[in-house]
Amino acid sequence: MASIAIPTVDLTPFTSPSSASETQLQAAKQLVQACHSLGFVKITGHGFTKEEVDHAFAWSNRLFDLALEDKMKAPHPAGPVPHRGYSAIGVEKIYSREDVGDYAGSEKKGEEEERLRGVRDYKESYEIGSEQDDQMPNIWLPDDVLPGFRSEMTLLYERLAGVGRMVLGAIGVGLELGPEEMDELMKFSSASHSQLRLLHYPAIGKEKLETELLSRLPAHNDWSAFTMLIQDSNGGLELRDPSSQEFVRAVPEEGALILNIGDMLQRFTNDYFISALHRVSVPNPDSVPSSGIPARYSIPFFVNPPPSLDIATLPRFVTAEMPVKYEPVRYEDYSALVSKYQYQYQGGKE
Ligand SMILES: O=C(O)CCC(=O)C(=O)O
Ligand SMILES: [Fe+2]
Repeated sequence: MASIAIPTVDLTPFTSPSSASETQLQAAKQLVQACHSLGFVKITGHGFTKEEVDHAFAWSNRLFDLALEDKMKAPHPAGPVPHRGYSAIGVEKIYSREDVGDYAGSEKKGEEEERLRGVRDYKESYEIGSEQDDQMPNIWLPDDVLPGFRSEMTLLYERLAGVGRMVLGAIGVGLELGPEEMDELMKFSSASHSQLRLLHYPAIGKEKLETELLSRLPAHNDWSAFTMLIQDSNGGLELRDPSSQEFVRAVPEEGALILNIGDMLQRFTNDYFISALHRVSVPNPDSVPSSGIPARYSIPFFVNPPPSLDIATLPRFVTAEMPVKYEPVRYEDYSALVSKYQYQYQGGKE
């Protein structure tokens, strides 16, 4: 599989106080260009330090190292809502909207699901929202199970929400929005409705790879405004290159956060920005050394609008050549519709 040079954009002009607006504009335009051509970009100069990355992964390790019965003291409820708490291995659906989309409503849909049912989800995750989100309150472990986890995750959420606002502002600068348009754009980053996700894809031995059908994360689009991903050095994330339609590797780069555009900014910009399809795949066993594949840890932060926001396309992106493609949609309606593709439903009901 090919690797693609995902552009790296240095946002230092937005994080160091003395930067001239000229240098800000230059960096912001590079950012916008990458969101336009690929929907994926690596950002550096974001201010989230290596120490902070290591600290976040250390907490993620502590969490996933707990015994299953302890992790199950903060269970993600069956079904996609609320999107909070711990999901054990095997809980998420292994097919995505992309897999069944073409067959929705037809008999083929059943067949396709049946085929995919032989595949087993092989990851665990923990979802965290804002402590200020009354609609979707957090589900925490009892404090004695992992003392400090709640306060550390709350700090991490707030820290990444701040980075997200800075990045969104930079996108607005790069698009050269006027003040009112900038206000509209900034609504896409709600301090209390974004989401932090800790992910652990366990190591897989070669024999297991040869004998079982396992899935890490099926191809999907994020339904955020955009997502910022902290990933370890083991790799595994792939995105579909919009020009070749081939999946290509997003090779990890130390210090860089991966930013990918979600459906909300794609709609806002009338497809000027691309919500890129991405996945974490399991390699063909023949290409894997006898030691198998190592564990992967990643931490996506989904920058989301508030649930009540009507997501409408900004008029500047609608022209005679590019008529409006999307009807306005309330964010909570959209996310409810797409998130149902994510979880297995208990008791066979759907
Ligand atoms: O683990 C990764 O690298 C990707 C995570 C992701 O795409 C998601 O959680 O939406
Ligand atoms: Fe994603």
